[in-house]
Amino acid sequence: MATLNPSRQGEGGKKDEWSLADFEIGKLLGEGKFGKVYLARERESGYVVALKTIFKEKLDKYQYHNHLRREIEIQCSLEHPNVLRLYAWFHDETRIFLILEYAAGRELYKLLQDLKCFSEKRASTYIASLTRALAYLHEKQVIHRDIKPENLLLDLEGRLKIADFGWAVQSSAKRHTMCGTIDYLAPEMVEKKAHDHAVDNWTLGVLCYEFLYGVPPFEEEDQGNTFRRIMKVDLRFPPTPYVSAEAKDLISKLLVKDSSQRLSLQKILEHPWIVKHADPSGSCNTLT
Ligand SMILES: CCc1cccc(CC)c1NC(=O)n1cc2c(c1)/C(=N\C(=O)c1ccc(N3CCN(C)CC3)cc1)N=N2
Repeated sequence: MATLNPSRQGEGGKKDEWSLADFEIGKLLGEGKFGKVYLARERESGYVVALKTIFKEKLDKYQYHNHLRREIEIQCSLEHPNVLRLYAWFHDETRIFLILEYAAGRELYKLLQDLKCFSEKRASTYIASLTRALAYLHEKQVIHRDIKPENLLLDLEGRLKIADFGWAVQSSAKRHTMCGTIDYLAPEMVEKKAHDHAVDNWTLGVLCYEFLYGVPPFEEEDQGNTFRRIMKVDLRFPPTPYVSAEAKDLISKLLVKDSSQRLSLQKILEHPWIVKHADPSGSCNTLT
C-alpha cells in the first residue's frame, strides 16, 4: 500500500510544500460550514485521501483562525486507529487545504438515521472504540469537547474514526469556553463552569443513549428545556426490550452531574455491557 509522506522530504531531503497540483480531485464527499471535502488521489504515490477545503474568507467571517490553527496542531500530532489522521496541510490565495485520511465507509450519523437505532453489539463496539480513542486523547492532554454523531466516520471495515477537531483543546488548565451543540453538553459546560476531560466521559453517556434509543437523552423542542433537563440530569429510559439493564447501568454511571464521579474510561472498558457485547476488532459490518 502506498504511503503518503506527510513531510514530503524530496529525494535530496529538500522540504517542499504540497500543492493542489499534487492531487487528482474526485467526488465531493461532504460539505461543512467552512468548505467542502473531496475524495482525492496524490498523483505520485496513488495514495487516496480526503481533501478538506476551507475558504480563508470564511475564517475571517467566523473568526475561526485560532480554532483552525489549534485543530491542525492537535490533529496532526495524533495517531490512533479510531482518530482520523490529518497528514498535512497547505494553502493558496483563497483556500486552506487539509490532507485527511479517507474513511471509505460513511458518516455515522447517516447510518444511525437509516437504522433508527443500533443493536447492543454495534452500540457497545462504537462506545468501546470511542473510549479507547478518548483514553489516547486524554493521555495527550487533549479534550475533544465536540463528540457527536456528525463528527464520527466509519472506514470500509466499519471501524469508527473521530473527525473534526475544531473544538478540541490541549487541556493542562481547566477550560471555560462554551462550545458544541446543546444536547451533548455536560452540566459544567452548560453552567459555563471550569471543565476538564471528564466532559468527554459525560458525552460518551449521551452517545451511548442515542445509539440505543435513536435520540439524545435530554432532547427537547425548546433549548431552555434541554438545558434544564441536563442540569437536573433528568434521565428517562423508555420501556423497550432492546436495551439491557447493563446498558442502562453504564449510561447511569456516565450521566452523573459531579464530573469526578463519572465512570473512568478504563472502568468503561471493563463494564459488563462492553465486555459482553463489544466486538474486540472494533468493526461490526453486520447489517443489523
Ligand atoms: C466538510 C465535511 C465535514 C464537515 C464537518 C465535519 C466533518 C467531519 C465528519 C466533515 N467531514 C470530513 O472532514 N471528512 C473527512 C473525511 C471524510 C469526511 C471521509 N469520508 C466521507 O465523508 C464519506 C462519506 C460518504 C461515503 N459513502 C460511500 C458509500 N456510499 C454508499 C455512501 C457514502 C464515504 C465516505 N473521509 N475522510
